[in-house]
Amino acid sequence: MTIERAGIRYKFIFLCLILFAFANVFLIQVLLVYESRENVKSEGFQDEKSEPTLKPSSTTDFSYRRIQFVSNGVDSFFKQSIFSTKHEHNFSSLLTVSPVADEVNVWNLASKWVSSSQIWPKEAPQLSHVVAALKQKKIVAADVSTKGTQLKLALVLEGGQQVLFKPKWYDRDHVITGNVYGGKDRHNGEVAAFHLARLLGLNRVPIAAMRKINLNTEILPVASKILSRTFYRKDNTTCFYGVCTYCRPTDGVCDDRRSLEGAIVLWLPQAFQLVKHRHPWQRSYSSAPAKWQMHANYCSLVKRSKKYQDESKLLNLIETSIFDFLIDNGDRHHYERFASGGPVLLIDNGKSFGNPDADHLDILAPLIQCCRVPERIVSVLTQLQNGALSSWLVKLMTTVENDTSPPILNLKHLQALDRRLKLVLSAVLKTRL
Ligand SMILES: Nc1ncnc2c1ncn2[C@@H]1O[C@H](COP(=O)(O)OP(=O)(O)OP(=O)(O)O)[C@@H](O)[C@H]1O
Ligand SMILES: [Mn+2]
Repeated sequence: MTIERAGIRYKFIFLCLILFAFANVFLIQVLLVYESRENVKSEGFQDEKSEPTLKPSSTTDFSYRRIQFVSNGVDSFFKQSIFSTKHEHNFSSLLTVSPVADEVNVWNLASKWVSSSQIWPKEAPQLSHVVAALKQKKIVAADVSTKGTQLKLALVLEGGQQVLFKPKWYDRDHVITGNVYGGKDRHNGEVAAFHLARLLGLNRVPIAAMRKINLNTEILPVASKILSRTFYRKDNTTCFYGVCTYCRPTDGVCDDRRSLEGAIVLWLPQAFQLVKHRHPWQRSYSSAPAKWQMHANYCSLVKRSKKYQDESKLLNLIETSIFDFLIDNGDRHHYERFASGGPVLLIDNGKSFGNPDADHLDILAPLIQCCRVPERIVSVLTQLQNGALSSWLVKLMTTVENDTSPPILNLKHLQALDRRLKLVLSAVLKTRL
């Protein structure tokens, strides 16, 4: 009797355990489905129309095989008429430097360049004067920056110009492994991205320059209380950790006992208010895949939303994905446009040039999944093949950044740019077959 009762009890416990396990699996499934639905909902681009059926297929495969990259084949194909360019791009005109009269205020000059469709004009022979001012003008005020999550300073330069200072975290040869959005900002990436944008005619990147700042003589005397409170000394160096989401007393940036290098980014005129939009190809920032990583016809879902009915907006994101793939920026979770309208602005290129050995092909997802590409960028890229991209970029950078040592990008990153250009053209080719 006792043995029989004990048997029943064990059976009951066993049954309960099985039921409990099933309930858990069910609950996890429900949560996963709910989470993936929430991811899409919160992207803020879907409207009332019912979702098309989403089928997984090869356009969620972002491997080299998917791109079908055949280096020699691509070279010859792009010489054929299908890609012959109607316009010859005159990159050497970007090297022209014309003088600025003494009475001209460079800050006013740069501010007048801004319109709802651009941050600077494609031909800007006076650009190097603005860059020089960013590099040299006296710092008259320094504060923490309340924008974004990464450590940066809000500075005011002589003449009342507001700028951001994104400090150096890594030496040039440091390689960021792991997640494409991992690590801290790469200040040199911010500046290199600006010059790459000049080369590609994407005049929607804030003007950025490299600058070495003496924290003790240039920042502390003009620093706000809230900023100076975050300064400390470590091994005879001066450090600070600022105020921001990821700013911690245990995690600051330090000078090299003389100065701290960083990127100075020119602030856009107050009259041009920014509107932030969630990027439809935003990463999930968790182990769960984002919807665009799971569904082949994700692009059709985006196209059906009111926001992207105007195809130029989608083409803008596709062009942005090419730019981001070249610089290895997998962190464009949001994008901004001027409230007055205009194209996608390429603000925040700090998470770039992290790993020269990696090609994160999924950054090209908008191009691969939508199979569309603006002709202008293809014609520019076609003319920058066979090493021309990196050599023009170096010329552009050194014309205005002649005193930057070490160079803004090391050889491996320059080679990565040329390699990734071929991959972009291969992906473009794929959209035309
Ligand atoms: N040059 C600029 N002119 C005007 N506003 C700017 C400029 N640079 C950045 N901003 C504003 O500040 C915000 C934060 O800047 P940024 O994205 O560079 O910082 P972040 O800390 O890297 O942000 P996140 O953590 O979101 O990636 C931008 O979204 C934009 O609204
Ligand atoms: Mn950022």
